[in-house]
Amino acid sequence: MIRLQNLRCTFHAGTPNAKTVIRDLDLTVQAGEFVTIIGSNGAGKTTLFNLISGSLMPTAGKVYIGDEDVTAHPEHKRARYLGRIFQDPLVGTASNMTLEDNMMITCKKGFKWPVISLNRKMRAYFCEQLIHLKMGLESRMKENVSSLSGGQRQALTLLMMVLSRPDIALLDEHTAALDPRNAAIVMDLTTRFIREHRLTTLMITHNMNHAITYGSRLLMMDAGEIIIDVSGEEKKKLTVPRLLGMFADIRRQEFENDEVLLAGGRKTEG
Ligand SMILES: Nc1ncnc2c1ncn2[C@@H]1O[C@H](COP(=O)(O)OP(=O)(O)OP(=O)(O)O)[C@@H](O)[C@H]1O
Repeated sequence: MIRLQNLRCTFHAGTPNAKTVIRDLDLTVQAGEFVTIIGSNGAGKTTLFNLISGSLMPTAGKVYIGDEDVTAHPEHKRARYLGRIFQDPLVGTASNMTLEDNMMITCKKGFKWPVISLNRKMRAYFCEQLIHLKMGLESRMKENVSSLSGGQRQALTLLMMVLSRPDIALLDEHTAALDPRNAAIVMDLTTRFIREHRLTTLMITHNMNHAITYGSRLLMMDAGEIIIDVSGEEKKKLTVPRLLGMFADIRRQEFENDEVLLAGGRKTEG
């Protein structure tokens, strides 16, 4: 479970350039939930992930993982529970190392595996795991990762993430740099891994269809706030036009409320 309480992030706080990008945000994500997150550029989605992963400290508020308050925990300490995948397929793996060495390193993360060296048994296990990717990578375990395509690399990154046995997966537009065919393959793998490993998942995407199709809950962020939070039957009925309509309604209402407020002052005077 992830719980964010009154979370705020202001860059350059206390200076004339102060910019609040996360605004007193409250969010609880239950264990095993798969949440998709959409929102315009600059809405605060990646900043939210940075606050959860600990690569950024909040200006105010708390971050809980399970029942533990991890707000003050540095990123490496939270990495024990978290797996994060970025848009760039080059980020999640070490280019100049072999597939098997990359996989071995990830198994050592958090010391959750009993083995410390790459032995025959581990090679056989990695081979078996790679076969499941259905990309022929099992015959390339001694090649450097730099020889893989973007889609193959992102699939390997996903596999490595689950090998590190996280409770939580943070997926930051992890298919955005792939062509449609590879994006579909990686999304298939993603949903399979989430299901098989019961991962609590947050997935940022700019693909509205993906946000609607995948996951059990959808959040829309705007200007550092969660403005739409839909799950269950309501999410199943969502369509892109309906979602866009909801966004327009919310922002129009707020705009009208502001106008009413401002006009209200003038009216009472008049
Ligand atoms: N280190 C920083 N210093 C100052 N401003 C920052 C910093 N990091 C992010 N921002 C600003 O915070 C806002 C939110 O950025 P963020 O990357 O979280 O948005 P996003 O929703 O992920 O956008 P996108 O969809 O474009 O990736 C943006 O206006 C960005 O310029």
